[in-house]
Amino acid sequence: MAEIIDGRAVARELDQQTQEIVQSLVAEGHAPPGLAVVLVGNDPASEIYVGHKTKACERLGLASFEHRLAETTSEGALLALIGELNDRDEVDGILVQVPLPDHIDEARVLEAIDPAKDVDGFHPVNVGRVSAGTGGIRPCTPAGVVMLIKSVERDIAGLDAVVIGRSNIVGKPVATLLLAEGCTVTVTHSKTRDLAAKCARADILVAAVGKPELVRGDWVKPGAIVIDVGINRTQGGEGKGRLLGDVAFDEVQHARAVTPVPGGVGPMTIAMLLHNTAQAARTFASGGEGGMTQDQ
Ligand SMILES: Nc1nc2c(c(=O)[nH]1)N[C@@H](CN(C=O)c1ccc(C(=O)N[C@@H](CCC(=O)O)C(=O)O)cc1)CN2
Repeated sequence: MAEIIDGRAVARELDQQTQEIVQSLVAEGHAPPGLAVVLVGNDPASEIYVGHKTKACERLGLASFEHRLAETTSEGALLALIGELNDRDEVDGILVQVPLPDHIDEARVLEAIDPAKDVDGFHPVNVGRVSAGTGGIRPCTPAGVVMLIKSVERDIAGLDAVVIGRSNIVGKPVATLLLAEGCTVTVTHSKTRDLAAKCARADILVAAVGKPELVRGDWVKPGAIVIDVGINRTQGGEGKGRLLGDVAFDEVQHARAVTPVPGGVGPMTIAMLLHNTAQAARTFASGGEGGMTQDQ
């Protein structure tokens, strides 16, 4: 049987480190780290995630500033709010929940965030620094993926990693971070030929494609580490939908370790967000330009 990687437990360990940073800042006389969370519109899943982020701030002693804006909010009004948050000293981290409504240019909005407060790690400055290996704030889900892999195998240098999916939020940055760990990385996508055969060569397989149970048992090499980033909601009768990952979990029990859905990668996303915010506050407090080093 494959080891089930308990994302909630690893997230709790990271929360402890975050709490230590928060407590040391407060003991030194600084304000608690502050996270501004911006939600535009009424996407039900986004509303739930934003609520979880605010509650997690309360739990770990961070200050949170929630901004829930109407679906019809103009891009200009959103950019003006980000400008204000960039200027507020009590805000160490800014997060704009995605996806944004179609009339708003997501790239323009994310680029308006001060890179030092970009605790999502989406700003091109952070993407560039992380890619160049010169610091930068690492994006939350990809950093969580790497932490889960390393909870199973500390040194992954030299291993063959295959990433399914090339999104800016998950696939590409996961590949960047695994490359930085010394893995030999293959990024696959909708045009990839013979996907199953490529996956079957992987020591580390990360599925981030959003297709329920795409990855079957014979796509997974015995002894591989399998990380499932997919969160796919099935329609059940009487509102009884359930969550499925991108991996057919029951078929991959010959893997060394596998993440469940739910309870795998998801909890790491929020834990890493708060950690990035505490780190940004620590850097601001030390007179730096904010959150530019990561050390987990
Ligand atoms: N600005 C951002 N927007 C979005 C991000 C992000 O990192 N930054 N990621 C996702 C949504 N997301 C956080 O925002 C997120 C997704 C899933 C989970 C999670 O804990 N999932 C649970 C299942 C919960 C459920 O029932 O839906 C799990 O996998 O165990 C946390 C955060 C897109 N937008």
